Amino acid sequence: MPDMKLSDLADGLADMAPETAAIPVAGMTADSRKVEPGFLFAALSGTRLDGSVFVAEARRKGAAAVLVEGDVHVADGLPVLRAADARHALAVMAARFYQRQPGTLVAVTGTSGKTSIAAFIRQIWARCGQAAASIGTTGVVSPTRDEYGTLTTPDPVDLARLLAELADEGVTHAAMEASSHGLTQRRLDGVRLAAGGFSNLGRDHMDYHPTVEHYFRSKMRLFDTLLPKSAPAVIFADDAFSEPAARAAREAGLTVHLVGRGGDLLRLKRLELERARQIAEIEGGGAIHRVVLPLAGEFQMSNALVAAGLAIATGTPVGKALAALEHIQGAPGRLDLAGTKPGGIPVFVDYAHKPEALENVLSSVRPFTTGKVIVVFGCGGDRDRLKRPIMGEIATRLADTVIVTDDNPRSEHPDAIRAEILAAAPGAIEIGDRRAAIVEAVRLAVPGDTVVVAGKGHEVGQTVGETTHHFSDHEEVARAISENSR
Ligand SMILES: CC(=O)N[C@H]1[C@@H](OP(=O)(O)OP(=O)(O)OC[C@H]2O[C@@H](n3ccc(=O)[nH]c3=O)[C@H](O)[C@@H]2O)O[C@H](CO)[C@@H](O)[C@@H]1O[C@H](C)C(=O)N[C@@H](C)C(=O)N[C@H](CCC(=O)O)C(=O)O
Ligand SMILES: Nc1ncnc2c1ncn2[C@@H]1O[C@H](COP(=O)(O)OP(=O)(O)OP(=O)(O)O)[C@@H](O)[C@H]1O
Ligand SMILES: N[C@H](CCC[C@H](N)C(=O)O)C(=O)O
Ligand SMILES: [Mg+2]
Repeated sequence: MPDMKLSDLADGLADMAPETAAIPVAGMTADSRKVEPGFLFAALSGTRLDGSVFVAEARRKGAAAVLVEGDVHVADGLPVLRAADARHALAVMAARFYQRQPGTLVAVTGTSGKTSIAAFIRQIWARCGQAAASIGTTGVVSPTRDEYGTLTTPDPVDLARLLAELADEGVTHAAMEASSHGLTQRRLDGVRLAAGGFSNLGRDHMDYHPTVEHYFRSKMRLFDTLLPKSAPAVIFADDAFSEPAARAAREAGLTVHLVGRGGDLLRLKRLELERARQIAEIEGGGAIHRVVLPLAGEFQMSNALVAAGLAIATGTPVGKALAALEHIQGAPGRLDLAGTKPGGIPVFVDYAHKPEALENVLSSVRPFTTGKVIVVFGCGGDRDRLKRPIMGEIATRLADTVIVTDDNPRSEHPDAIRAEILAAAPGAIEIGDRRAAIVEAVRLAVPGDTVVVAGKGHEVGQTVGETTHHFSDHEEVARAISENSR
């Protein structure tokens, strides 16, 4: 990467002295631990720390300049760039620095369904012959990559670098998840988006957002700030927040397309649910299409419609997009059939770690369960505490047997997390050890029953305190089934 001057990168974003403008930059980061010689260090004020205390460290490591917000004082003699919105400036500068991005980029937001929708759009494009990628909670998938990720929406510098790498690898189409953290923290501000999608809004991240309104407005940054005027916004039509989302998109001058039972671009006319697939009649492009979606759960049809809508809105013919749905694979750990106990008893692994998702997954398995629905779940530590009793109540109402266990306790005491769930889950069984809880759920299940292990989905670690040890619900389900088959 040839060095670029600060004046090229920061034009219109930050104020600086003329001698600072001429400084060449070798890279940039908001983390002093990642500074290399010639880097721009962005000293950002975060949720836990103030980045300006790391300026001295950045300087020692050879930083060429520092980016700050407003009139933040910098004592360490490094050339300074001052931006009104430093996170926005960093994201746009990173995009200018790395330059290339796949030509057709879409982002999807909403409380639930983002990972599934991004994975589905990638698969639709790929089936239509495009070199396609998806970026999100489960990582990065492209024709040449399948990399596990950590954040749903990566840090803006990592994201800009990744998009350039994908473009260099020949990826022309990419779908990414826009989390509310990502949108609030401006992680996507440098991404050149062609279209945006919205799935639904429920309760999530109430430890981060002060109100539901703040959470919703953060999501709407995708529509009112990031997408160019008249770009398509594909909105799921049947959610309580569909109308406010459509209004926000229209007010932002976007072209709104609705999908779902109340859709206009794609209208779901009829749906027949089976255990492992669903058969839909969908009106779109002036015709009725019969589509067999090879996934369980009506919510997956909702996700499939948003995905197909985004593919159509960015140029895929309606018939081809809908035909591609017949070959879709679910994202890992989303109502994922992890095993079948002898007697035909399905055991699903699902990523429901928030109220609406749990409600949704438990309702989804009920139609094909003639016996009991058995659910194993917990709640993560250091996250919204108020969702715990809400999820306890939902599990008790919608499942017949509830086993409350540990998720990722992080810095909290796991007994205390379980107690907060159990307060609203009378009759639930408490088994802290997640492995033992899964074994017990599988042991209890008899033909006609369905087991759902919720909350960790694709995750392959369990974080207790500061330590993350290997733990996979898929592996534990397989082990429990084999133990129970002996
Ligand atoms: C709460 C949150 O979102 N935090 C993210 C945020 O950190 P922050 O700005 O608040 O950081 P901070 O710890 O207060 O530190 C302030 C600044 O000092 C810098 N610093 C810190 C230490 C040091 O030694 N040197 C240094 O320079 C930090 O890099 C930061 O710029 O910005 C960082 C860089 O982008 C992220 O890594 C970090 O994600 C943390 C690890 C995290 O867990 N985030 C989760 C909650 C998250 O973002 N989740 C969403 C949604 C998930 C979903 O629903 O799917 C996601 O998109 O993944
Ligand atoms: N459209 C939907 N409506 C309601 N619940 C859904 C929907 N799609 C998925 N879910 C539930 O939410 C869980 C997570 O789905 P997915 O990973 O696709 O969403 P996400 O928005 O990326 O979530 P996260 O923010 O946790 O990464 C699923 O396992 C399922 O329980
Ligand atoms: N991106 C989400 C994932 C939560 C997954 C769940 N297993 C938990 O640990 O709470 C978060 O970090 O809040
Ligand atoms: Mg996700």
